[in-house]
Amino acid sequence: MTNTFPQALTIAGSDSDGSAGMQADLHTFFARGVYGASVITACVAGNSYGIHASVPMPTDFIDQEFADLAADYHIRAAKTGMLADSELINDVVKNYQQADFGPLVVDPVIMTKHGNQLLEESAFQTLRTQLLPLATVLTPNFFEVEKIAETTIKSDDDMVAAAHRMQQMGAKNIIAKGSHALPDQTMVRDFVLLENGDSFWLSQPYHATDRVNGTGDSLSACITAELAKGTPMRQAITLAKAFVNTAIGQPIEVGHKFGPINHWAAQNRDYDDIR
Ligand SMILES: Nc1ncnc2c1ncn2[C@@H]1O[C@H](COP(=O)(O)OP(=O)(O)OP(=O)(O)O)[C@@H](O)[C@H]1O
Ligand SMILES: Cc1ncc(COP(=O)(O)O)c(N)n1
Repeated sequence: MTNTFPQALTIAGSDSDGSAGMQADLHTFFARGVYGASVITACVAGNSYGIHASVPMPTDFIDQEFADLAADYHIRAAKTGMLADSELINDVVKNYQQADFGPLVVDPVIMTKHGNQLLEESAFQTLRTQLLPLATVLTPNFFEVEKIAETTIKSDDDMVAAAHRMQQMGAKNIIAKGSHALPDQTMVRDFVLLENGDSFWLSQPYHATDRVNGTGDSLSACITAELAKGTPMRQAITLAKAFVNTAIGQPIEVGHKFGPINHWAAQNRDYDDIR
């Protein structure tokens, strides 16, 4: 009875304050009852005030991380986060294609919500042409939807059109995340387009808090964890949105400024109401 416990993989950058990146992914995997493995792509130094330094990992080291996991663990779903530059994206694409790590959730991390660039501008086309077509699920935030679909989002119809455009580029299921910086906002809404053409809007209450570091990481990690357990796609996505909302809604006092969300708040909750 080896290797039967659900195992998920995050391919991402380490964020030293633990609020985002690989650390947020691993908090989420743990909270959803899934074992978490990690391929570290870059190291970021920062705290709740911002990011202050960043170093990419050598690709031969990344190759070794993939090889060691493939030789031993049974990874049932994987996600990508920060990939820093074109060389790293190409290396991760090569390794993922050689491995058998199940569905891939791509969080196209380009810039943090506080304006720190985590992907070199020159790497954007590589992300779009090499990584995006491998995405079982693509989870762009509002800014990334506009950038990837090369459009300006001013209405729900614009968002729907952008999601279809990203599906035409090769991503199978899309969660196009709506804005949460609108005046007098009461709800947050994301548009979901599934592989079979079904689509729907996911809505949850807006929480007025600065403690939202790692929300996108945690959303994509929660989907990955659920897919690793065999949860159907629509349910995995709906549950992940509820998970993140619970974690934002009950903040913990960590750091002075833009703090982390509370992964414990949603730990192992069944969310039977949304199934
Ligand atoms: N203040 C908030 N209240 C409620 N939900 C929120 C809030 N902020 C973000 N969310 C939700 O969190 C999820 C992640 O979206 P977000 O746009 O923050 O991703 P992101 O920018 O990729 O995140 P990050 O880069 O910080 O990890 C979305 O479903 C979004 O609606
Ligand atoms: C290594 C890493 N990956 C992703 C993020 C997302 O950042 P934010 O939550 O601030 O948008 C981050 N801060 N660090």
